[in-house]
Amino acid sequence: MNPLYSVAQIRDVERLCATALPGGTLMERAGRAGADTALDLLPFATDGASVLVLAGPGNNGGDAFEVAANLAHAGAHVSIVHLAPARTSAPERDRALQRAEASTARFVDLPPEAIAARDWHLVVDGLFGIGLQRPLDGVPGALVDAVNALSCPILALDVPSGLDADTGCIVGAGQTGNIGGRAVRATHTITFIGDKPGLHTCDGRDHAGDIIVASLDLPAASLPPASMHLNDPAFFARHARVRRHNSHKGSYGNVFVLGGAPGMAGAPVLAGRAALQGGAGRVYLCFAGEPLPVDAGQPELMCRPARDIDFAGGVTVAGPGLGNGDEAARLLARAVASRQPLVLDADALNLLAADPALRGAVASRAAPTLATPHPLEAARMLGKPIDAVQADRLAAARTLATMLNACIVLKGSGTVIAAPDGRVAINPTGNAGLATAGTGDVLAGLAGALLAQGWPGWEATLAAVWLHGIAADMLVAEGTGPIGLTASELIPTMRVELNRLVAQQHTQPAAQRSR
Ligand SMILES: NC(=O)C1=CN([C@@H]2O[C@H](COP(=O)(O)OP(=O)(O)OC[C@H]3O[C@@H](n4cnc5c(N)ncnc54)[C@H](OP(=O)(O)O)[C@@H]3O)[C@@H](O)[C@H]2O)[C@H](O)CC1
Ligand SMILES: [K+]
Repeated sequence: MNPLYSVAQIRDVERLCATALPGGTLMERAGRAGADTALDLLPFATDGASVLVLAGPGNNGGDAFEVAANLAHAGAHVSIVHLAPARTSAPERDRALQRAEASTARFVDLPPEAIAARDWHLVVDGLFGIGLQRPLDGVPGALVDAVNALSCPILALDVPSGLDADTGCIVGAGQTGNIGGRAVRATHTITFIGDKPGLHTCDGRDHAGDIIVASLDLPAASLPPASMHLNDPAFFARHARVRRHNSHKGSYGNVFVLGGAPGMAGAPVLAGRAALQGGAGRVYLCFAGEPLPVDAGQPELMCRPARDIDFAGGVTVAGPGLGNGDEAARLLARAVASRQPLVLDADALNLLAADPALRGAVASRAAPTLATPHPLEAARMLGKPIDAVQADRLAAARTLATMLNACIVLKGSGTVIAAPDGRVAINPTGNAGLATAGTGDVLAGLAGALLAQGWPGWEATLAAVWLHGIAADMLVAEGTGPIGLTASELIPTMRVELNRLVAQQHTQPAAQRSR
C-alpha cells in the first residue's frame, strides 16, 4: 500500500532489469507510459497540439526522446530541445535518440527567452531525473525558469528536474552558501518503477503536482520490501471502532494537558478541546501557572494546577504553552516518569533539547511516546541548524525516533512520521492553511485523545496526522482557507472525519475492513 522507494533502491531495480530484460526495455516502457499520460493532458485533437520536450544529457533525456517519438506518431507537433551529453551516453539513450530523430518531432535550438514566446499545449520535462547531482544553473537553469513562467500543463518525467528524489529539496537551495538551485514546478509527474519520498515532502509537493506511478510492468516481486510508505487510513482505520452502548467516560480515558505557563493559556485550551472532541473521556488542563477558572468555550474541560496532578492517571500531552522554567522542567519530568502514553510537543521539546538526562528518561520509557516537533524544535534536539533538518527530513525524523525511542512527527509540507523500529511514513494530507498559530497544539491534543482511547502508538500517530491534515483539506475545499484558516476550526472537522472513519469501518463487511 503506497510504498516509497529511495534512489538507491530504484538503482538496484534498474541494475537487475538491465540483466533480465533486453537493453532499453524500461526506457521504451517509460516512453509509452509518459506519452499516454501526456496524451491525457492534450486537447482531444492531438494533431493540432504543440508540445515542447526538454531532453537532458542522461537517461531522463532518453525517456524524453521516447515520449517525443510516441507523441509525434500520435500526431502532435513536437519540438525537442536537446541538452547533448558532455560524454558518450548510454546505448538505450542513443537508441531513443534515433527513434526521435526518425519521427516527425523536430529538434529545435530554442533559447529560453524564445520558449515563452510560443503557445505550447504541454511541456514534457525530461532534463534530469534521479541522476541529478548538481544545482541547475547555466542553460539548464534558464530552461527551468522559462518553463516555470509558462501557464500550460508541465509533465515531469520521473522527477521534476532540479528536485532531489530522496529528500524533496531543490538541489542547491537552502544549503549554506545557497547557490540558488531551482526546480521545474510541474503540474503532473509520472514517476517510474516506484513512488519516491522526495515527491511528497519538503519542496516536493510544490513541484511534483499530480503524481502518477508507472510500474513499467515490473512484477511487484522485483521491488524490495519498502520501509517507507505514504500515510493512509488502511494502516490505522481498524482502530476507529464503533462505541458500545454500554460504556462510560472512563471507557475512553483521561488526558492531562500539561502547559499553560502565565500568559500562555490558549495553547492548552486548544490542545484540550482537540482531545475532548477527539473522543477522550475526561480532559484536564493542568496549568503550570495560575489555572483558568473555566474554559468558557468548552466548559467540559477541567482546569487544575499542574502541581496537583498525578500523571499516572492518564495520557499526558506535555508542552502547549508550558514555558521553559525550572518548574516547567520539574512538571515535565513527572509526566515523563509516568508509565502512561505521552505526547511531547512545543516547550516540552525545547526542555528536552536542553536536558540530556531528561532525553534519556524519555528514551527509557516503555509506554508509547510521541513527539511532534516542527523543524526548528527538531533542529534544537538534534543540535543542528534548521537547514540541515530540512535538507533531509527523513533522516532527521529517523534520528530523533532512535534518540527518543518515540514516534516522531516532523511537521511541515509532507509531514514525516518515523518509528523507533525504522518505519517511515510521509503524510499526504494537509495544506498551507496549517501554517498558523495553534495547529500544533490541536494535533498534539488529538494524538493524546487517540492514545487515551487505547490506540497503539504508531497507529495513533498516523491517524492524528492524517485527520489533522484531512480536516484542513476539507475546510479549504469548502472555502475556509488556506488563508485565515484557524486552529480552532480544525477541531470539529477532525471530529467529523474521525467519525467518518468509524462509519466506514462499520459499514464495510468485516472481511474487507483494514487490517
Ligand atoms: N537506467 C535505466 O534503466 C532507466 C532510467 N530511467 C530514467 O533515467 C533517469 C536516470 O538517468 P541518469 O542518466 O542516471 O540521470 P539523469 O538523466 O537524471 O541525469 C544525469 C546526467 O545529468 C548530468 N547532470 C547532473 N546534474 C547536472 C547539472 N546540474 N547540470 C548539467 N548536467 C547535469 C549528469 O552528468 P554528471 O557529470 O553529473 O555525471 C548525467 O549526465 C531516471 O530518472 C529515469 O528518468 C528510466 O525511466 C527507467 C530505466
Ligand atoms: K525530469
